[in-house]
Amino acid sequence: MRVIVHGGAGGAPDDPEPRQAVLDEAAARGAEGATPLDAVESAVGVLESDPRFNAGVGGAVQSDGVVRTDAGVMTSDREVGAACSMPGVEHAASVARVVRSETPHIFVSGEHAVDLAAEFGVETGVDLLTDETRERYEAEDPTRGGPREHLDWLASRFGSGDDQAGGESESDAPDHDTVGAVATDGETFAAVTSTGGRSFALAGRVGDVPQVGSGFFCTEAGGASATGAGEDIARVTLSRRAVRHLEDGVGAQQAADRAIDEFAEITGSGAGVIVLGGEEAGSAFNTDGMQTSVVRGE
Ligand SMILES: NC(=O)C[C@H](N)C(=O)O
Repeated sequence: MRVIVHGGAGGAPDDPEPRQAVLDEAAARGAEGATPLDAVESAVGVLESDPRFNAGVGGAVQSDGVVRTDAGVMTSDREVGAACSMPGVEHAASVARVVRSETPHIFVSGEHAVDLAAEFGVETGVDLLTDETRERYEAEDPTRGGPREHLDWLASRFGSGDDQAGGESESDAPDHDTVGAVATDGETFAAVTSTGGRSFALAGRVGDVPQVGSGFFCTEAGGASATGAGEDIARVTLSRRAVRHLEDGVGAQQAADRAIDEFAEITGSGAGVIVLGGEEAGSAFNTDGMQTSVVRGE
């Protein structure tokens, strides 16, 4: 199994070494998977459980103080599953897999996705807030009002300008650290992305991550997982773009580079993407950092 994982595009992390160790562990765990789908689910599962990353525990807090998780998964037979807006669900990627494998649908949201998770044995009711995310939210003097008050409150807080979105923000809450993985056994591929979204987004906001073609995409040519300013990633369907380059016959590194160049040119925003093709793995980002790990197994 060959596996590439990422730990999100954004500002350069304060603690790159321990983060890299977790990414390496995730890629190694993925490489033990029996299928590419098992590989990406278990690789991302390691990262969802680590509070350093913005997925599962430690995910970004929305304007009402709740962490809601999103994920999407796709295999090279074009089977897709996605789940979003799930409070208390650490392993969003596993719920996306349930949607893909156990339902006739491709996308399930909110309380119904949480119910589906519980029905299929994915743990729910997990406290996804860490002391750090709780304190950071409380320090922002959160509003208790309705959507209009929330919009006023988040106007100066959503989107950390130095991280990725290019906007001015008074907040230094990280928007990065979304996680993703792509794997192949040499014949088929799977791609997955999992996130808590972006800090201080409007309650109920869903970004690119669970949207097929934006946060993730996979065909027989290979797969991609994206990270960064989700609104902008969705505008250009970044993962679909990267896989299109693979389909056109370019290598994975060039496919990643081209997709990020196009993304930057169109949006002026920040993102990263990992790509796995038939021959190689590639990654590109236009933010200050994006950590990856690659295992080239049998
Ligand atoms: N850090 C990220 O990658 C955030 C994610 N793309 C989102 O917008 O939800």
